[in-house]
Amino acid sequence: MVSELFDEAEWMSAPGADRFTDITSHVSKDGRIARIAFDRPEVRNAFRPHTVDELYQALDAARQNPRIGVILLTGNGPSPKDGGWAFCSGGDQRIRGRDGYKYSETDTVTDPARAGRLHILEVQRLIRFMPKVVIAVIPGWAAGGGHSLHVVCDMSIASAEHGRFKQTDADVGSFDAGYGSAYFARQIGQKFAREVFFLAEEYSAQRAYEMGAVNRVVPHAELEREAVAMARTILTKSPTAIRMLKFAFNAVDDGLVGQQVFAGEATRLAYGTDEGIEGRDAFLEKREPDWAPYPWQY
Ligand SMILES: CC(C)(COP(=O)(O)OP(=O)(O)OC[C@H]1O[C@@H](n2cnc3c(N)ncnc32)[C@H](O)[C@@H]1OP(=O)(O)O)[C@@H](O)C(=O)NCCC(=O)NCCSC(=O)CCC(=O)c1ccccc1C(=O)O
Repeated sequence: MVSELFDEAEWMSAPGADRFTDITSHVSKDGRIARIAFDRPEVRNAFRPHTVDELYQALDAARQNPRIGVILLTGNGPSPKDGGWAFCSGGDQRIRGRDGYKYSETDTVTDPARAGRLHILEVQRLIRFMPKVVIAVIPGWAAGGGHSLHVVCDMSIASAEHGRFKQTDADVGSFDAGYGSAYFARQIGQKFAREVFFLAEEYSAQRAYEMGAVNRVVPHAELEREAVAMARTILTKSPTAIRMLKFAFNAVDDGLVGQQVFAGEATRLAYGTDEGIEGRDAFLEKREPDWAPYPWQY
């Protein structure tokens, strides 16, 4: 069993997913939606460097699959130890070293540059800059770096019964000073965001909804079905419109990188116009471009 909420009828294994140990990766049978899940329920889906490597690979494969428009990021469960549910509880504290997280307690790492890792931030950027919608599907705890991951996802849907949130970074001497905190404050406001980080108190899915931190709270048994329904609604929209909207929402908070990402997509659209093609053809044909058919629109 992948997870108690996993619907066998909906999903097939993603290409190459059988090599993963810390996550599962599936594609909907029509090939349009990806479901990527943390698969360490016995530690509330905490991630170690190996988990992050796999997560990056699975997300990047979904990014590069032209049929996929929406990615569901979730956590498998429940825990075989105590029945607890989790989306993700952040970095695995058992293998945290002075320079980051270690590949394994017994690893003799030969490349010191690879010894300590904080590359969950690379996953955050992949989610942020991917031209597709990523939905955090939260069946239980979202804590520490797991809380940050849901923050960076485009939308979040949480289990009414088991969805629980806690930003423990400051309890364990960590701080996501980027999207996890500063962007979170953009989402829910400075006072609430500071409360979540400074007090590090548990809060419910309903409270998260009231603060504007999650989009929907649904009965636990319905969680993945509702998430798939949201994905299917998004898939009825224009891929270009969704892509441009995502990057427009991002741009205001992402500085020149946000502008660059948006501008890249604008350039792609310009290349598709007759006017853009005239520029290319004129160069290749060693002649002056004829812009006459293209007015200075206002
Ligand atoms: C999540 C809890 C609140 C759940 O509490 P509860 O339901 O009572 O369950 P427990 O009994 O505590 O846990 C069950 C079992 O799981 C183990 N476990 C849980 N979380 C972790 C973890 N993160 N690492 C290792 N092990 C974990 C727990 O020990 C139990 O094991 P047993 O053997 O059965 O006893 C609660 O579990 C909790 O508070 N967990 C810790 C949350 C946490 O502090 N996470 C780390 C925050 S720091 C971080 O994530 C940094 C990540 C990062 O790389 C980063 C770095 C720099 C900038 C940004 C980031 C970023 O945030 O992304």
